Amino acid sequence: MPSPIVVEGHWQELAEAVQDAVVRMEKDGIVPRIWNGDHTVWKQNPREISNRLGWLQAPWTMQDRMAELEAFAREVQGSGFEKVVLLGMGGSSLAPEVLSRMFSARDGFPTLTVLDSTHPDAITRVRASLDLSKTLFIVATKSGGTVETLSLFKYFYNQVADCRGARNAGAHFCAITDPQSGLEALARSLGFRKIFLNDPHVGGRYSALTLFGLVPAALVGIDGRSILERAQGMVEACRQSGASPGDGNPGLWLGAFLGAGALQGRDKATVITDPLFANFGDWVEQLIAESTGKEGKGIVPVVNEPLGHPGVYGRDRLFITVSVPAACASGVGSALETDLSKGAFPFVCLRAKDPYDVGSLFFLWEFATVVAGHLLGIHPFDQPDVESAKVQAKKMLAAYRESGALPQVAATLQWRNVTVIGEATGSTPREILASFVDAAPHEGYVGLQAYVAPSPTMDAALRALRKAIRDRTTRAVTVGYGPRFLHSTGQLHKGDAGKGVFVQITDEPTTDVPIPEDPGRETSRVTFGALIAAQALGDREALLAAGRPVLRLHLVGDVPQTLHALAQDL
Ligand SMILES: O=P(O)(O)OC[C@H]1O[C@](O)(CO)[C@@H](O)[C@@H]1O
Repeated sequence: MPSPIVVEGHWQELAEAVQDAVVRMEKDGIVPRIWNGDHTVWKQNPREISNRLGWLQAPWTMQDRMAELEAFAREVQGSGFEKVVLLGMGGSSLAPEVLSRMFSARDGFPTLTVLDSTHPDAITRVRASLDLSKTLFIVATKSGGTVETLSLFKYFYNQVADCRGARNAGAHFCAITDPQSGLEALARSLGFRKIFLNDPHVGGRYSALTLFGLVPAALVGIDGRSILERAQGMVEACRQSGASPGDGNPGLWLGAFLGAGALQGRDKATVITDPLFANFGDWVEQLIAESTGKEGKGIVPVVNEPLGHPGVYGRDRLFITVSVPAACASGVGSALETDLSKGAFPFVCLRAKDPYDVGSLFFLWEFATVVAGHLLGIHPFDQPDVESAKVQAKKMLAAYRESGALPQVAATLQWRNVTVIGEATGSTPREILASFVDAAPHEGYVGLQAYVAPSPTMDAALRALRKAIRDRTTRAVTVGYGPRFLHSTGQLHKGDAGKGVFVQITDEPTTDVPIPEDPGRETSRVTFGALIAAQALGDREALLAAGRPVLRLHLVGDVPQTLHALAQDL
């Protein structure tokens, strides 16, 4: 059976290892065992495995829910909502973001904004853009307890209650969560317009093709049925045991490529996407990083990276391009594509037909990730190291509640508008940054963790700094906005082999926003500014405790300008 997505492999020197991995997995019956829900594919203990395999059936089971989703979308349209704002983190927000960016806004349907930042400037910007009387909020959290999501909910609930009256506020909210979560109870008590209860046997990062992806998609008029149909084609392809290049089980191939590559030291899986799939990389990043980055192992996803000439890439890279047909040869092209095909790097090209193939791609990557997880011998469904940062952030907040201030960390250098914190060599921020990233281990990586408000200007500045560091060091450089990355690459940063070094970028929000203690109550003991600062401090503690080097650059004033200046000087 030909794959619904063309998977072209140029394995180069990995060819034998990939082939061996496929043959070994065939012999061990890995594919049928995955489909039979056999937890021993990964671990002897079924904990968080046997009850995390619902995504394998989702493309079929979700079909039965589509009529309900479409009816809800009509109801929302009919009620005059012009905007939908999704509040959620990680697996609860990344797939809706991919879908809403891929498909252009449909006439007569609301538009979607995803808010997964707790930076006060990001919140006030979104708030200022809304006519609350015409806005519906989706509160999306599997666990029902994620602090960022619940804090955003409490803030916007009070905003709506102020504008529409407490009795009408609930009608502006719907929830997507697991049955019996804290959010379900809260949503019932506040009279939410709708509560969608997802299959609890699906983990957050595997939930794109469940209610978490499909409800927001339906609300903005995306044809979820077509997306599911494409995914079903991939489900069938991933049931096959046989695999030969360009044919057979594409999930097995891609997983073998990622897993065998990592075992051979090519653990920087660089994903290059066509503009059509612009945000797909962010979704893949969470899937790979949170699934594989643990137990001292891991695959480092490198996404949204500016292309460079082959000399800037280390021997630890492999590449995967995701594109529509014409682009595979040219669109993501440039010198890199030519050099990849000349044999410099192992690479796989995934060719989709059109945007609806995103359904196939979601499933393909999910399957490939658990196959790679099997090869690495890790548990692809848990995230044990996310907790350490949460515990530290809670400690910081407890201190804040008690004393009204967060614990201070001593500055190493104060230089114009930059405060440097951390062990440092050099007398300017530029020198310190340069020596810090130069000291990244051979075939290690640099993680830029930006606790600032996302914007296109900030994206461009971070991109410039990222490129400058990569070109200087030939190390892979990843970028994530905080606290969003804590729910994506945060697990890998603390759980992998420890070859990452981390640069925290923090700033001073222009305003601060209080987080209500409870929805409907004005009292507040913590602000969003304190929360994001506590999370940065907490993750710093967790990284240091795990033996990871951390440098903090605290910037005052024009952050993008300072980042550009640092990049230029590097
Ligand atoms: O959907 P929830 O429970 O709010 O979780 C959001 C994200 O946080 C994590 O649980 C931990 O980072 C992710 O796995 C998940 O996608």
